[in-house]
Amino acid sequence: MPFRATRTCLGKASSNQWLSRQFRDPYVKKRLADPATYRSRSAFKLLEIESSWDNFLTKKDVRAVVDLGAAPGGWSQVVAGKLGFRPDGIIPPRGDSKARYEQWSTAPVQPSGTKNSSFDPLNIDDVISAEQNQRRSQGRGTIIAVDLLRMEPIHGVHSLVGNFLEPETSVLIRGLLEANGCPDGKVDVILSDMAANATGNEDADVQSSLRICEAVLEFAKKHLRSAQSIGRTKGGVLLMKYFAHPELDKFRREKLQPNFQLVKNLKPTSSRAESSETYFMCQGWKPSRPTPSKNTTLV
Ligand SMILES: C[S@@+](CC[C@H](N)C(=O)[O-])C[C@H]1O[C@@H](n2cnc3c(N)ncnc32)[C@H](O)[C@@H]1O
Repeated sequence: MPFRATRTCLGKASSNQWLSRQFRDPYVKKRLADPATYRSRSAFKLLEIESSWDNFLTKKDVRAVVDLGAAPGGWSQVVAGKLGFRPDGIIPPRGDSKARYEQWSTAPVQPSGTKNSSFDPLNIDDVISAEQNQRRSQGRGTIIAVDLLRMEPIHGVHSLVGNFLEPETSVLIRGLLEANGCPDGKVDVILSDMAANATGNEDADVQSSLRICEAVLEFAKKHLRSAQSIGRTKGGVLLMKYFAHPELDKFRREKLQPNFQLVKNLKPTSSRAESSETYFMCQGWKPSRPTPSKNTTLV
């Protein structure tokens, strides 16, 4: 549903300032002009980055994408569109309050006991098989969206509610990949727009950003398809948000650069100038080998 400011949610000077900034913002205007298109202003950042960086989502060989920190879903909508899923055909999630794992598609809900997916970790009965999903969808490939917050469904996107920093979430993502056409658990693109809530304490905020970036890189080590296996030097893409700080520059030099053909720091024009958010654009995954320790005997 499009956002509409009402008198009841306004009133304070700070709200007025926020609203005035919102209404001057060309990307907010763009989104409100066609609210059915994108759920968030962030969608324009991904569109801008994608078109400037080799159209990395549009390549024919892109078969699997993971979107971390996906809610409310603007980036996932962009990815679904690039992979050819139509924006229609959404069915609402079923009202099971215990569910942390949800998967939606245009398929009708299966009656209990007739499901044929092998992956149903929380025993929810609206899971459909990858084969059914593939047959009914208009798009190609597998898209997994992960967030602490529940997201309204998006056609073609499998949505997982969980804290990415908890190891069990990576296990659930792997299970979803395996059950949905990626038996090797590998993906072509990893997106991370995750950010912890700013505390105002720079040290704490930098440490949170670093922790997220390190966790995403660990995930990439296990799940990102290499440029060599894809057969393109720019294949195997990681796009990840971070908060500008020398600690994060060090992370880029020591952890990202050895593992990718190309690593750039990006500040899309659609990202607010006053925000310190920046993105690492990393292309061409070439996992570095760990350097042998002095005690290791080479044979
Ligand atoms: C800027 S928003 C993402 C906007 C999204 N890209 C879009 O286009 O709609 C950042 C998201 O990261 C999520 N997030 C932050 N830390 C997380 C974590 N540890 N695990 C999962 N999601 C997280 C937040 O809940 C929030 O929804």
